[in-house]
Amino acid sequence: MLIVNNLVKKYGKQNAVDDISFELKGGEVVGLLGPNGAGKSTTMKCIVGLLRKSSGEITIGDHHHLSLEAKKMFSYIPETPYVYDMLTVWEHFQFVAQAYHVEDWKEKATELMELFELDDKKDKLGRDLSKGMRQKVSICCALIPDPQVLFFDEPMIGLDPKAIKNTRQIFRKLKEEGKTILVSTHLIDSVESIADRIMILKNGKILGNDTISNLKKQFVQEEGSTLEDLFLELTKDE
Ligand SMILES: Nc1ncnc2c1ncn2[C@@H]1O[C@H](COP(=O)(O)OP(=O)(O)OP(=O)(O)O)[C@@H](O)[C@H]1O
Repeated sequence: MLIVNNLVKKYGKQNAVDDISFELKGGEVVGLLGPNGAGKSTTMKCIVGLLRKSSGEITIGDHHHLSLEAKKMFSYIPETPYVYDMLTVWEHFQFVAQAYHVEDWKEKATELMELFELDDKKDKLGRDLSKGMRQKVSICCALIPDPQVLFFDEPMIGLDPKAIKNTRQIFRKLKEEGKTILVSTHLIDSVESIADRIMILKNGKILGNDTISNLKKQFVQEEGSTLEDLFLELTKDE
């Protein structure tokens, strides 16, 4: 569903993403973990076309990642949620539904608003929303077109505990529906229960890419070790 081959992104002389290759099969949920500055956001932005890659090939569902066909297949939830100042919450949903030609969107938008406790914010303007509310609107907007592939960049940051729980619940539901999800996060335990596989990135390179149990077998010797132990082992400075 997603193929990334030899992706390089340079900022000046620095390789923020340094020749990485990976695949996501249809229906896979993959966690992208890494310390600050590892290159997680840059990788995602190159995939969704917000940053121009320096080299490499990316396809989404067999389409070039910048093609309209590919763009129709995915949603991207950025780390910093962007909302339109002068649109209300409801108008955001309407706008997304029109842009993606979604017909029966009102019921879905209503359900999502209830789930994220945005019902009383329906008529509030984007400019008057808090950071967490913007994040919730951004997640709802991404779900309205019912995309096959979802890219979440640090989705839990800025959310309150209830919204974190709801987002986890949404991940589980999306997984059951067979969606393909790449989620970058610092909150290691937030992906542990849902990720089929994790990729650990450091200095723009993939240090590990496997199921959590295989990676633990490979890199951590002690019984009962956690994903956090694995993360710390793989990303420790030599
Ligand atoms: N616009 C930019 N110009 C120059 N360097 C950049 C730019 N954006 C990111 N970088 C650098 O690229 C590297 C990767 O950054 P990136 O934001 O992708 O990391 P990240 O893993 O998402 O980090 P975090 O977990 O802190 O969000 C870092 O060294 C960062 O300083």
